[in-house]
Amino acid sequence: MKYILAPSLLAADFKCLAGQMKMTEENGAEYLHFDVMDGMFVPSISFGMPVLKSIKGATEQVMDVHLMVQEPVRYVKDFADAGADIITIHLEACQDVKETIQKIKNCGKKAGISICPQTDADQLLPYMELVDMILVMSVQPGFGGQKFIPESIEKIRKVRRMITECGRDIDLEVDGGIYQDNVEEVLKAGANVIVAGSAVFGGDPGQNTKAMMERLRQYE
Ligand SMILES: O=C(CO)[C@@H](O)[C@H](O)COP(=O)(O)O
Repeated sequence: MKYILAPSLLAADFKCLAGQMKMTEENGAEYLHFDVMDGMFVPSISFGMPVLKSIKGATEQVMDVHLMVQEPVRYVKDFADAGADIITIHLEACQDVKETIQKIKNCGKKAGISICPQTDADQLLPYMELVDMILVMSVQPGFGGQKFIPESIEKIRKVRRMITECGRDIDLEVDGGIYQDNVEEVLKAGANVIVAGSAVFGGDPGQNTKAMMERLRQYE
C-alpha cells in the first residue's frame, strides 16, 4: 500500500504560499489538500477555483480537492477545469451522491467520498464500488487546528475492513487534528493518506513534512 502525506493549505501562510508548497514537495508530500468551504455546509468560507488554478502551475503535487460545499455537483466541472486531480464530496451534502460521483468520473478525475464524525461508516456501503478514495473526517469539518476525535480510530478500522472486504483499491484518507504524536495510531488503524494542516504549516513546513514522512515511510 502507498502512504501519502497531503498538507492542508488551509493552515499555510498565504503571503508566501508558493515557497511553502515547494518545501512540502521537496520533502516528500505527494499531495496538496485543498479545502473548499462554502459558508453553508460548513460555517466558514475558504478559497475556490481561481486560487486552485493559480497554484496548480506552481507545483507537481497532486491537487486533492475536498469540497465542503452544499450540493457539490454544481461545482465539480469548475474544480476539474481549475486543476483538481481528486475531487472529494461529502455524502451528507448531496441530494444524489451517485450522480455527483459520476460527474467527477465523467470529468476524468478521481472521486472521493467523505463522512463527518457523526455519520456512520455503513452509509458508505452503496458507494464502495464507485469511489477511488474515502475520507474520514476526524474533526468537525469547517476549521483547521481542532483536536482529533478519539472515536475516529474505530471508524478508520471499520472503513479499512470494508475496503478489504470490497476488494477494490480504495485509498483511506483521514483529516483533522493529526500531528507527529498521533499519526502512527491513525496509520495503524488503516489510513494510508494523511491530511495535516497545523502539523505541517505550524512552524517550518520543510522540517515538519520531513518528520511526518519519516513516520509514514515506516509503514511502506
Ligand atoms: O478540512 C479540514 C477542516 O475542515 C482540515 O483539512 C483541516 O484543515 C486540517 O487541519 P489540521 O487539523 O491538520 O490543522
